[in-house]
Amino acid sequence: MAKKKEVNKESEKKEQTNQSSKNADEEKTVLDIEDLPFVGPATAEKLRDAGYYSIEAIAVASPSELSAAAEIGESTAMKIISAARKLANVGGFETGDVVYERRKKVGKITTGSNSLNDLLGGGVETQAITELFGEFGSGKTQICHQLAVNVQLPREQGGLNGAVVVIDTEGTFRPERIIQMAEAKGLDPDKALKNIYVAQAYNSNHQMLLVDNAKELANKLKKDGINVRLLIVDSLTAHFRAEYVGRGTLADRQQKLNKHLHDLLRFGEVFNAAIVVTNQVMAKPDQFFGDPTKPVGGHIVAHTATFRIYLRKSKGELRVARLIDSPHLPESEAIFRVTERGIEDK
Ligand SMILES: Nc1ncnc2c1ncn2[C@@H]1O[C@H](COP(=O)(O)OP(=O)(O)OP(=O)(O)O)[C@@H](O)[C@H]1O
Repeated sequence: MAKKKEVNKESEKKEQTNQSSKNADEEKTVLDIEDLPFVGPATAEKLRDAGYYSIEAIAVASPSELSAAAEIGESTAMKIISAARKLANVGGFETGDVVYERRKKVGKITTGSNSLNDLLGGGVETQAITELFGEFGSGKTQICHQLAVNVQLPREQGGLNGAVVVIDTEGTFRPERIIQMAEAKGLDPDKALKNIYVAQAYNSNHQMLLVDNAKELANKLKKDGINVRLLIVDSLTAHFRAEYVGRGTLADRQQKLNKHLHDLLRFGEVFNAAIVVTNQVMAKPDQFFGDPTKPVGGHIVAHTATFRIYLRKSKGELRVARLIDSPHLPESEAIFRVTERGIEDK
């Protein structure tokens, strides 16, 4: 009798283990690069070292790039890439109606300033990258904080009822500032802080990895009915700029930055989230005409970002935002204020 009980217990335990591994499988909506054929732990490590953190990143790589990064033959690299393409469903075509359906879902987050919203065609868009670039103190981080609060507002107040992921590379995230801004908007500051998921990126590779982690987090939150509708990277370029010094490393830096931006854009499309990145300007002493400042990352960031806002300081609290090379909005300027309450109209 006692033995029978034991057997029953044993089979119960087995059942439980089966159940939990089943649950784990069900929960695994984000695949690791190890899930690809020919990618064992050693190859996976080399790929990650080279910045290939996700199946999507491998899917868009060229065989020669991947073969050099993982020290494998080009034919193996090709097999890995084609498996990644199947899993990631990239490189495939979508019919116009599918694109149209996705475009119809584009949401807009208010910046807090009507004139800045108008400049952006109504607010910061989801499924797009908005780049804020400008000099020190021009208001980039302040706008990021304000958007992290505003995205939580109901739609009728210019929000998307959403949660936020912040990738903070320079330790500039200030919960105290969120509290101030949330109170000014009539939000419960505790709840507002609980809706913001912040991670510090210690270097550029870690920063890239955090986009994958953000995907996992967003998938988990989605199951609890919480939608991440904004992802902030403040600053997009600081680590890349510090780590890749000198002309010889420029191509490598641009390649990684390109991959990073595409991962971000993909996040925006998958979760219908707005992507907001900041970029510091770099003085170019050899330039005598025009604006003597240029955003780091050059044309790579310029071509991937959908909206580029150049910010500059004006008198006191006033800031000027200029929309640069937008495909469908006129290049114009907006004036706003940074006050204790946050971003406001002049
Ligand atoms: N609590 C506050 N009340 C009023 N104004 C504030 C407050 N906090 C910050 N500011 C304004 O915002 C400015 C800082 O802007 P911000 O941190 O966004 O700069 P940034 O463009 O991100 O610069 P950096 O490149 O150094 O990160 C301050 O100089 C101040 O004018």
